[in-house]
Amino acid sequence: MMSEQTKTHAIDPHLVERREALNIDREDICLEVQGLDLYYGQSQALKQISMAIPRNRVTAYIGPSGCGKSTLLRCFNRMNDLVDGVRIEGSIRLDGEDIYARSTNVADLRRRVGMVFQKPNPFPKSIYENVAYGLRLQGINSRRTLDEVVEKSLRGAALWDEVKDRLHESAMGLSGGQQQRLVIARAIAIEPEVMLLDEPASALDPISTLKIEELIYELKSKYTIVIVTHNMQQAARVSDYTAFMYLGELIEFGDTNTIFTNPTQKMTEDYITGRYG
Ligand SMILES: Nc1ncnc2c1ncn2[C@@H]1O[C@H](COP(=O)(O)OP(=O)(O)OP(=O)(O)O)[C@@H](O)[C@H]1O
Repeated sequence: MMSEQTKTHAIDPHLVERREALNIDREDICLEVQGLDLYYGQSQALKQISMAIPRNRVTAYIGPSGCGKSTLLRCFNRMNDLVDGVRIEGSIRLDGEDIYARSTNVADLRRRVGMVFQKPNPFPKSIYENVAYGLRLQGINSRRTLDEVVEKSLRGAALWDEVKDRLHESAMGLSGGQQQRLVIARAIAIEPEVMLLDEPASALDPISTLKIEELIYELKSKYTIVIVTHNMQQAARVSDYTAFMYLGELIEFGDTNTIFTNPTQKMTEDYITGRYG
């Protein structure tokens, strides 16, 4: 996987450029990607990605289908480790620590970096047990602790008022939008630092989508949020920073306003003005 050479190489000048372009201090960087290449077998899906993701902000990835957005997102909690034939070179640091180092405990990493997928995936259990799940896995079974965390997490996911009287009913009876907020509550319950959202609203109706977008806005005070979206208006509405990818490369990264109103790359401009994609 990660060679000794890539672990120790000097800071990529592009990374410095990009970090400076964002005008953020080192301590405000949550995730730092450096010279990242990813191959599925012979096919290269990510090419020399370098960028710094700011803490407690929303960073969105946009770009045409197949450009590598989800692949990159899955690198942040090493979900790609589960795919056969994947090879990754380069580095990703979370709070300065290389997440691909041999010493990294992947279960711990996934507790620190939670993930929500496109399709809501509640467990076939009660609403309460869905939220309590991660804590029970950690051996926490105190009713009082669980009650507190379940309520706090459901409030944090803006779902409490809708479900407080049916906590012990099946989560499968919730609407799609409620299920997605439940999945977010399940992620919040284990207090991650980072939340990865892979097209979290694309399977939802407009009202549920709006609720998820409002929620993302509130969550960023506590978490670093990285979102993949096909929906450019959504990226413009919810994110502070936007990264545009094309054919496995990071074409442009900057504050969302600049990317959408005054991009430096013609490809970015063509994409956001709907000329391709
Ligand atoms: N498990 C896999 N095995 C082999 N190739 C894959 C795998 N997952 C993705 N790819 C390939 O990697 C490339 C990037 O795919 P990825 O899903 O990351 O793109 P994306 O930008 O998220 O696309 P979309 O917007 O359609 O979800 C594509 O060419 C895709 O076919």
